[in-house]
Parts: sequence; structure tokens; C-alpha cells
Amino acid sequence: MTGMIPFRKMNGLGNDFAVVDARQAPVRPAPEIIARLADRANGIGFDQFITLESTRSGADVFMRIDNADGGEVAACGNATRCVGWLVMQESGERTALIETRAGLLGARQGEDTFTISVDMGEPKLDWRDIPLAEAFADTRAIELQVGPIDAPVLHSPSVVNVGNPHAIFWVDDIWAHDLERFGPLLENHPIFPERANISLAHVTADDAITMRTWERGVGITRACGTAACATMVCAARTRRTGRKATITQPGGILDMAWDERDHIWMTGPVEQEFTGFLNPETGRFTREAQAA
Ligand SMILES: N[C@@H](CCC[C@H](N)C(=O)O)C(=O)O
Repeated sequence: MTGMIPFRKMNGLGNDFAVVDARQAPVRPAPEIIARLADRANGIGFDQFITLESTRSGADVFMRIDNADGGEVAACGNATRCVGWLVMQESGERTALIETRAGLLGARQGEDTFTISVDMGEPKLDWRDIPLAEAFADTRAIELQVGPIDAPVLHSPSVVNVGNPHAIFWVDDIWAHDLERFGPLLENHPIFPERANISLAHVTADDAITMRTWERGVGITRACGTAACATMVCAARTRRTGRKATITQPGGILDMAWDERDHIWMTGPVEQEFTGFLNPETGRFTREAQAA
């Protein structure tokens, strides 16, 4: 029987996480306990549950990621920055190497302690890797639409996998569409056998994009790091922008670049909110203190 264990609440641009340390003793709450803890009315309230585990890969830490619905996923950009920051706090170094199910990700301190850059690796562009349920030779714009066949309200998204699957719909106004309604329909569309994160993106300049995201397994988020990575790649691939852009989401701004080695770089803030204790078997929790 496990007792109460410490957690810390963190966020990157308002995309928030409960982070637990399982490097000394295993911690693996059941999906329904994670969903209960994620609940904003009665639980801690978060988008992802992050577990730090030990690893023999040579990385500093393995980061396990569970969505608010309790489903495990391979990638989370904003949490990678938070975990990078935590590792750097522990080690006193200015870099960190984080193992995820999507690969090894390098993080480094930015212009101040609370700004972290992460190398999110290479995008996967082939339809089989996204994955899609049917073949599309060109994933810059796939046949998928919402609304009447002759006057769709959303159509022809760009799709990409940046450790997790994303579809980006290009629009003129990210607030003109009912993402709360279309998000769950598109997330669960049969074209996406592993479901997908769904974003609306508006290119405002050659180096600036505004966007918002319906996250798979979560819903509307204030920010999504991997969605920003996906949007950078898709915007550059479709020649809507160059290979560097600021991406503005409701929670704030990320600096993005898709470099000449095909790696995606994301730079943005991390924040510690408070600490507490939780019981991973029962979902009971207490909130302890405001983080310094
Ligand atoms: N918030 C994340 C993405 C988390 C995972 C996503 N919901 C999925 O199911 O793939 C980010 O910052 O990237």
C-alpha cells in the first residue's frame, strides 16, 4: 500500500502538469486515478500527469506522459521544458537530456533560468508515421473537411507527427470556429487511427503565427508545445512562413525554429505553481505551499 507522495504543479504557457518523482520507488496511478486528479473542479487540475523515472539510456531522466483522460502518450513539448528545468535545478548544469517514448530530447537554459529551449527532434511526414488510416502522397494538405461538402468551414489540414499526431487547419481567424465542437469530432475521426491533436492556425506574417489547440485526451488547452512544433513544420512546408516563427497561443508565445538538420527547436517559459502530496492509489491529495 503506497502512502502520500510529493508532487509539484508546474506549467508551460498555462499548459499545466502534476509532476511526480518515481526514480527511487515506482509510481503508476491507474488511468481513472489520473483522470480524477486532473479534474479542475475536484482534483488538482492539470492537462498532463508527468512521472520522472530512472533510465539506463544515458539520459538524465525518463519522462512518462499521461493525458488528463489517463491515456499514456509519447510527447509533450511544454512538459519537456518543465522537466528540463527541473533536471537543471538538480544538477546545476545548463543542459539536460530527457528520454521520452518519442526519443531523446536535449534541453538547454535560455536567456534566463525560467526560459528553456528544447530540441524536439525530427518531424515525421509520411502518412504511415502520422499515422493516417489511408494513403496520402502529400501530407501538406489532406482531404478532410468539416461542414457542407461544397462550402466546408474547415478543410485540407496539414498533418505531421512530432512524437504525437497533429492536424493543422489554416484559418483567417482562430476564434471564428467552434473548436470545442469540432475538436472532439476531428480528434476521433476515423482517418486518425491513434486519434490526433487538432489546431487552428492563422499565419499573420512570414515569421508569426497565432493558433489554438484541441488536445487529444485533454480538450482545449492554453498552449500545446508539440502543436507549435507541428505548426512550424507545416507552415514552412507549405511556404506560408520561413523556418523560424513566433507562435502565439492563448497562454503565451513560443519561439520556434525548424533547423537545417531537420530538428525542431522550441523556446519558452516554465513556471512552478505549488507543491503538495497525493496518494497514487486513491487519488487523495493535499496542497502544500506556493512555490518560490
Ligand atoms: N501538452 C502537450 C501535448 C500533450 C500530449 C497530447 N495531448 C497528445 O495526446 O498527443 C504539449 O505541450 O506538447
